Amino acid sequence: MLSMRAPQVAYKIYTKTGDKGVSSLYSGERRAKTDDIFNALGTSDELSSHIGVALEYCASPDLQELSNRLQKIQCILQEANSVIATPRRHEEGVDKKMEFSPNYTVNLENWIDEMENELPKLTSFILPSGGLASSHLHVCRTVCRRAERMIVHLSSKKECNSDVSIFFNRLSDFLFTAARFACFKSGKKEFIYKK
Ligand SMILES: Nc1ncnc2c1ncn2[C@@H]1O[C@H](COP(=O)(O)OP(=O)(O)OP(=O)(O)O)[C@@H](O)[C@H]1O
Repeated sequence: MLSMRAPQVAYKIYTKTGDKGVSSLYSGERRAKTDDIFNALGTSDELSSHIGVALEYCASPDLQELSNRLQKIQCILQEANSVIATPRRHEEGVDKKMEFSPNYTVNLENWIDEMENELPKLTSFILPSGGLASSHLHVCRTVCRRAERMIVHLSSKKECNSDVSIFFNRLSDFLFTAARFACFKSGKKEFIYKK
């Protein structure tokens, strides 16, 4: 039993129920682990894990607020996962907490604007670079975009709330800006594209 459900009682991590390549959605429905929903869930989980690594590189006092925001994003990803694991057509009978607030996206936009106010204007293409914190935030950005592609696919099949795909779209912009911010605050240099 991994991150999807908080344990209520003592439990074993290996229930063995997934050994045949099938697992449970939040709605209780069982599907093959190759299903698009598990691909999206696994990618969102991978993103949160990369954010965990990035956090280790963001330990300086100048990056404290960014760290707090990244931790909040890890919690929001848990909520997004619950929504992804509840395909829309199975929502009847599932409690209201499956809704995903568009305010999470508005918060990201405010955080992006705040960081951009402190950053030098972008005049060329930058390459993933700028120190460990920055480079790893670029890794987070690219994994986020992969998750977004999978969630957009679910939305196009009406299996996922579009507020979730919009959040992932904005999250990649946040992570791009956060990477530049971490580089700037760490006194590092971002490499720019040269022909
Ligand atoms: N390979 C996977 N990739 C993405 N999501 C998964 C994967 N396997 C399971 N999940 C999701 O994560 C939840 C928790 O994972 P868990 O490992 O407990 O599932 P399982 O493989 O079905 O069970 P067990 O490991 O006990 O046999 C599952 O209920 C399912 O929603």
